[in-house]
Amino acid sequence: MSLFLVNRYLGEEDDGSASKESRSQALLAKLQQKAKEKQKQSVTEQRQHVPEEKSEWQDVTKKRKADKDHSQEHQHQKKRKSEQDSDGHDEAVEEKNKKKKKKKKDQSGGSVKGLADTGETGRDEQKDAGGEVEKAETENDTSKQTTGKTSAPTGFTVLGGFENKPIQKVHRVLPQWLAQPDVIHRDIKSNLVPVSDIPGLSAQLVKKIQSNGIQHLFPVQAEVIPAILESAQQGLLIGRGGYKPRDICVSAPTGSGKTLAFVIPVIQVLTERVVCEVRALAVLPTKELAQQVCKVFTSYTEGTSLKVVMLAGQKTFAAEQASLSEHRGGMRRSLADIVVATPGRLVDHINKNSGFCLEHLRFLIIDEADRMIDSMHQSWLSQVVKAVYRSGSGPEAISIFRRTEPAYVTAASLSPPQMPLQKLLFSATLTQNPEKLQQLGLHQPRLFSSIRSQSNTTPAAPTQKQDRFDFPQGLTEYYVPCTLSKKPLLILHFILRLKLSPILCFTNSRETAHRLYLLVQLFGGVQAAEFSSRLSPGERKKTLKEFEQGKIQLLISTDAAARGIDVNGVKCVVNYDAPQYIRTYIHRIGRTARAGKAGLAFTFLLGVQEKNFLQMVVEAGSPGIQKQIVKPENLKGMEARYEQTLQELANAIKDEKAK
Ligand SMILES: Nc1ncnc2c1ncn2[C@@H]1O[C@H](COP(=O)(O)OP(=O)(O)OP(=O)(O)O)[C@@H](O)[C@H]1O
Repeated sequence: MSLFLVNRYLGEEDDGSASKESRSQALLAKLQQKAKEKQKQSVTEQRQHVPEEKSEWQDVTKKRKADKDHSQEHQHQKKRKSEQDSDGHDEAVEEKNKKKKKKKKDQSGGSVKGLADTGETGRDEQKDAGGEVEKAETENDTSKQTTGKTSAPTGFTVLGGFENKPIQKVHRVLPQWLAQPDVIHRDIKSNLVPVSDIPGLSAQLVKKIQSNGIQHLFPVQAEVIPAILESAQQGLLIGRGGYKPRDICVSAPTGSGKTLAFVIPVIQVLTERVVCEVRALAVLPTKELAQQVCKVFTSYTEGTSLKVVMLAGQKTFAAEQASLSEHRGGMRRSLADIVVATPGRLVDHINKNSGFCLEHLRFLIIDEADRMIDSMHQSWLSQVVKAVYRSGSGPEAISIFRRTEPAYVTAASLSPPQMPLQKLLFSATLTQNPEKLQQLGLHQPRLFSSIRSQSNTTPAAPTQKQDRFDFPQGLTEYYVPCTLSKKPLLILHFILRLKLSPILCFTNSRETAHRLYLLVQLFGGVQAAEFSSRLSPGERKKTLKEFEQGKIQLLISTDAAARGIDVNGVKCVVNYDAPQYIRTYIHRIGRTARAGKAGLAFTFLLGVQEKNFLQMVVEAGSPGIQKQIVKPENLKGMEARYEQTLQELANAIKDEKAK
């Protein structure tokens, strides 16, 4: 029953269902409207063409229908009344109903009589004269029944009518910080900023950056580095003006240099520390990414006293424990300033390693933030926050190091000031869904984004069903229409004929990746490797290194390598299987065209996939995906060998299974 209808924005994932509901409502209304129109039309036609006798019958039938409606309503009222009686409802309403009932009774009395007079003959006549009318009536009745079902009273007094209004689409109204971000230039090449021009950057770090071969910073770095440095202007212990600094969210395309945007300022702030404690924690979704970020931190802390430790299960738990802290003379001593971790291993250390202390944490970096929000069910964030504010509960918590979980700001809560914990979020596909972002408990967040959102008062475009993202400038997207059986031939054609290697090729499952790998191996002439959870972490690391060194022409991977992996020199990405989600697509194709370079992305599409996939890509804000047709005659030369290879593949798979 729709006594109270609260239209609520359900986020992009739920959007579909909400619009589905309103669509079906709209469809129903449309059908009813159509039926009414048909009814009217045929009545008019009958008036014009049917002899007077028939017209009379029509009138009688119309009357009969009206009478039927009245008597239905009458029964309905009666039922409602008895329900009200038993429920002991408001007397005033009851009185009103009685009056209504009386009035209707008067009307229906006459009608019932009229109905009895019409007889069967009339009904037959009506059928002949206006089949259309009957049909329209039936449609109308059916829809009425359906409506009745959804809004049938269940013992409540229904105020107001039953008009079947379509549910209004609820437009997204973003909070100010999401709607009006600090804009980052999209074009990397024409917006480079000399390293020495970055405000607040120490001379020592400028030198370090330059010695690492970087003379200019990318737009995201030029915007975000000064912002983070500014928030720590007063040192580690308090924010600007004694207040907690604002959390920072960054949404910038793949390969735009987000890693250095947090590595550089965090290192600069931490170099001021006196005692070694864990003050920065970077959390990443996979081992490979943790390894990659750890490598960047290590290279920029070289020559300083800062220590970086990785907790990603690469080493044994005991080895990781030993690298985090040591006990001397009954005192715990931290051996890490910066920890780079995956959520699972991090939680293990919080719970099982008494030497792992997060009470001095100043920066919590959440890279691939949208993915990390999705893994929030692991409750890693709440465990980190609990570990950070652990010291605030003890009686000794009276110094500036005192930390209590942020709550209402009162004079008492601000005195003495406490060391802030600042969250730094990074992603190429950061969600704009405030409900999702809320899970992170952000403090007065500030967003840096290369996407200019619509104003917070203007509703999103009616066609916008999902978040829009920014695509790398140097990227050219293609889709290749194909059939399932031609896909392996196409990939061989890309390498052997079009010489597009090195190619990073994505499949939707590790089984497909393995089969394709075996097939390419059996076909011969291509240096191929696979990258999936079939391989051990050590093997995966080795494979990536060889791919980067150019020893592998075709790397066939699952989505294990889709996010964040930075492999230099990938010219071309091929979606052997079309990705199901736009975020997956953006991260996959973002393995090429990095750091302002050019790159190609091809997606093999089956006929049935084309429409939906192209719509998804266009709605996400793609600058344009072009059709690339590979003519069958171009594949002809390879077909015989391919057929033979397929047979060999069947045997190879049998052998594998037997083993
Ligand atoms: N200022 C710079 N000058 C030259 N190269 C840079 C600069 N900043 C970053 N790079 C290089 O650009 C590449 C991409 O950087 P990075 O991995 O940080 O991108 P990202 O934005 O994190 O991408 P993703 O969203 O895919 O994780 C890296 O190889 C990095 O070394």
